Amino acid sequence: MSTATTAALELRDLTKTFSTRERDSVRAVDGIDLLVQPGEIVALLGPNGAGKTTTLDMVLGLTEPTGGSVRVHGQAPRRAIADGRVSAVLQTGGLLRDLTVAETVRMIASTYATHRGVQGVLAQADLATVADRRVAKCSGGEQQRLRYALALLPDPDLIVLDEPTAGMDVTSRRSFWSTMRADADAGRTVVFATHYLEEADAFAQRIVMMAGGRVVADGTTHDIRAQASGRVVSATCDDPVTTARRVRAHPAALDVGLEGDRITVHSSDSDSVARLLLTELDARDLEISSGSLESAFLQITAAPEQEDGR
Ligand SMILES: Nc1ncnc2c1ncn2[C@@H]1O[C@H](COP(=O)(O)OP(=O)(O)OP(=O)(O)O)[C@@H](O)[C@H]1O
Repeated sequence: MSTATTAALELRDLTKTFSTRERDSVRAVDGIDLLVQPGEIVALLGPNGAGKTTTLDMVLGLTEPTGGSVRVHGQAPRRAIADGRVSAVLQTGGLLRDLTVAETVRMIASTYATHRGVQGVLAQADLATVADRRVAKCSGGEQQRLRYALALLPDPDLIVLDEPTAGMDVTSRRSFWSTMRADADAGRTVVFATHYLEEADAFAQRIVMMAGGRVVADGTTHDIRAQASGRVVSATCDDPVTTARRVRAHPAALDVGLEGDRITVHSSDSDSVARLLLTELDARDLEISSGSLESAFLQITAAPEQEDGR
C-alpha cells in the first residue's frame, strides 16, 4: 500500500456508467488506471465526450464511481476535500454576481477552519487590481481567476481544473497559465482537463490522452509524438476543393485542412496519401513532415478500441 498512501492521485480500474432514457446506459469512464505523483502537472486531453469531466468529478467526490477506486493522497475524495488537500476550479462554479471579488474570497474563506490570507490569494491569482469590482462586471477570464483564488484558499496539495480557460481569448489564456505555472513551480500537483493541444503541450509535463472513456496514451509530449507514426503531408493544388474531397475519402487521411490552394493532410500512411496526391490528383510542391502532437492526437484518438484490446 505504500504507493497508495504517497501518490497525489491514484485511480484503479475506475468506471462510471450512466443510465439514460434514450439509451440503456453510457459508459462514460471505462476502466481507468492512473497514478499521479506529488508535484506533477498532468493534462487530461481528449475530444468531447472522452470522459474527462466525469473522471474529474469522481476525483472530487461529486460523482460516485460505478466501479474501481479513487484515492487522493491516500484518502477518499470527500475526506481529502474536507482536509483541504484537494480543491478545484470548475467551469461553472456558482459565483454571486452582486459581491465584489474580495468579498467573494472573504465569504468563502470564512467557511474554512483554517485558510490562507485573503490578500495573498488575491495577489497570487492576479486579482489585486480588480478586488473591488463586482463579479457581474468581471470578464470571463477574471471570473475564472476568482474561482482559482477560491481554490487556493485551503492551500491544497492537489488542484484540479476542468477546462479552466474555456471561453477565454488567447491573451487571457496565456496570462491564466503563467499564473498557474508560478503556482505549480512552487510544488503543487496540478491536474487539468483540456481540449487544447497547445495548452497541454505548453503547460503539462505529462499528457494523459483520453478517448471513449479510456486512457489511450500516457506520457510526455515527446513520448506521445513517438507513439504515433502519423505524418503531415502538404501540397499545393489547382482544384483544392475536389482534391480535398478525394483525399478525405482515403482511409489513411485522419484530418484534411485547406488554406488557399494548400492542402494539409494528417495521415497514418503518408506514402500512400502522397502517392494519391501526386499520381491521381493535381498536387505539386509536396512536403511530408514528421508527426506533430496534433497528428499524434488525431491518430491515437481515432481508434481507441484498438489500443488495449478490451
Ligand atoms: N449525467 C450524465 N448522464 C448521462 N450521460 C452522461 C452524463 N454525464 C456525462 N455523460 C456522458 O458520458 C460521456 C463522457 O462525458 P464527459 O463530460 O465526461 O466527457 P468530457 O471528456 O469531459 O467531454 P467535454 O470535453 O465535452 O466536456 C459522454 O458521452 C456524455 O454524454
